[in-house]
Amino acid sequence: MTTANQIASHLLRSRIGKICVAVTGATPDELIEKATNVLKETTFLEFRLDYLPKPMAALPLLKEFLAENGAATVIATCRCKENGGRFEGSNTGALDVLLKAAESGFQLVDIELEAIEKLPKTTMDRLREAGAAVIISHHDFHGTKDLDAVYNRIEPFAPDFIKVVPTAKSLSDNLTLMRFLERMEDRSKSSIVGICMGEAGIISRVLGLRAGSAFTFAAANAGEETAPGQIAARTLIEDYRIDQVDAATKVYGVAGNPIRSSLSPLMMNTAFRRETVNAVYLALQATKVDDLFKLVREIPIQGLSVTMPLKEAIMPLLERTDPLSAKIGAVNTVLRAQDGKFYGFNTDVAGIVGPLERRLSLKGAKVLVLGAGGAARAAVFGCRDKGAEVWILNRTPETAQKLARQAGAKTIKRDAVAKMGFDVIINATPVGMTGQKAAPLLQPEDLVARIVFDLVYNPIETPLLRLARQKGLTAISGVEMFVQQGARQFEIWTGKPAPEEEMLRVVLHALRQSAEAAGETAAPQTTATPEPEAKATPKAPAKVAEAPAKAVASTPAKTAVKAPVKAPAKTVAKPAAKPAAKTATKAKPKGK
Ligand SMILES: O=C1C[C@@](O)(C(=O)O)C[C@@H](O)[C@@H]1O
Repeated sequence: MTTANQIASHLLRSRIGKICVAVTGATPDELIEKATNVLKETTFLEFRLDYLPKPMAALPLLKEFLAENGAATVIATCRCKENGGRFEGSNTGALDVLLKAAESGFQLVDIELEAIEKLPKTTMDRLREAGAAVIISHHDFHGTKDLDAVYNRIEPFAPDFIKVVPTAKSLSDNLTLMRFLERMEDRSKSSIVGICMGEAGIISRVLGLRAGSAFTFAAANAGEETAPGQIAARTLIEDYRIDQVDAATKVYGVAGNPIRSSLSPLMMNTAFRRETVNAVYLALQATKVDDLFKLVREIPIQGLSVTMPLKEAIMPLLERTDPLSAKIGAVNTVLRAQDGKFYGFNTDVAGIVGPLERRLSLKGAKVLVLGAGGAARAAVFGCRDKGAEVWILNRTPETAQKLARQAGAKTIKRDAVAKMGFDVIINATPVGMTGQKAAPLLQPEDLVARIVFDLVYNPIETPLLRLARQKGLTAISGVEMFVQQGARQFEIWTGKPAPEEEMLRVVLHALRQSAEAAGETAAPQTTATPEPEAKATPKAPAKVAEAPAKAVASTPAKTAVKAPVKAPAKTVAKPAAKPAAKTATKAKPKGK
């Protein structure tokens, strides 16, 4: 590299940000329009020229755009089909586009290793002479293999940036990538960029920077991803607070499969931000607990929300669990205590029992639980634990009978429901969930109860809740359970009261937005789900479903719940109370 090149490269490195937003368009105008929007928030972009049908023809227009937007730093990428891109032409054709792009003012060009290996030896010099810094990339769409071998193939070209992008098939693949980044950070003359594609690779998109990646990639908007697992720029910045993730940042996550659509990262990152806890919460796509625990031990991860299909399978890996979780046979919360041991809790129970106890005393109450799966188990054991009489109605009676025996509950047939009458009916089946076609277990005339609690939270107002409201019953949305179980997790991990109002607000907003995007009508504001009132005191329990006036009036206003899960005598009492308080991080996010 010449001295002039070195200076240029140095200047460039000081110009680029931590997040490069990949922008696509089916026409040059669309590309420019999207880029103009992105530029309002960040100045480092990648133009995926290979998404344009005629990239060469678009360059005069893009040159004008670059001249008009001097603050922008833009990578030109024109990846051939054979290398995972969309450019229909040859490697030579793609190179011609990149050369022209460099002459048109793009500060960086991205060329695939497979392409440059096939092109003439003069290619690097030609690109540099055209005025651009060079990124040599390697993408593996199938897995994470020998990254050092990839590095060794790229290094002799001495590019400005070496970019290694494998696919995470497991969570452990992220470790392979991050260890590689850490090793190379000091050793390499080129700057290194590393990301794992795929749903399981999300963690690398946030923690890769901390491991030494020069920057990371993000999508301009949700739905405009240029690679599997890519996260929208705004989400990376606002929810994950990627600019503030440093060595002291504690890592938490939600583990399970599927995990992409979980609202937990949004809700929990919001809580961490609100309470200025230096922590980040990630989606961990995992189907095997061994894979999950390898990551948890090595990152290390301080706490987990556990979801399907891992709630039961995770139990043998935990040092201790509280007795209720043990009875239920499932945990949804893991705390890594200061001694490095893992403790399990089930805050699903608190998420069900808490909202109910705000509206009635469960002692002696008659509760009907629909379903006999994981959520039903939490409902049945939770209500029994509070002294309720519980009946179970399930499509498969055998499962209901088994659960009834274990929990000291009874089973009931559909035709006996209306005659019996209940204080509470809890739906713990997926019926009513967006995309679910199964028929309801109860008919409208069976809804003889004071309170109906639907554990389904998407949509916010399920057909069951609508019916309950029409009948003048108190309706509780699953959103309340979702927020409450998360709030209790937050408290277990940090020892601080959870910002429930804020958590509820972002979850409702996200649900309404996705309902709108799907073209559904959002839940009616007046009767169903008022925004949590801004005037409500922060300590008041967060309300989702407005109960009829009478019921609300008789609801005792409680302050934020302090003791999230009942501490079992000899087991969790110590670790839960102590580490939870101790793990409350004092570190403030950078820049505050
Ligand atoms: O190489 C990369 C990284 C990427 O594949 C990603 O995984 O975000 C997205 C591509 O647009 C970019 O060229």
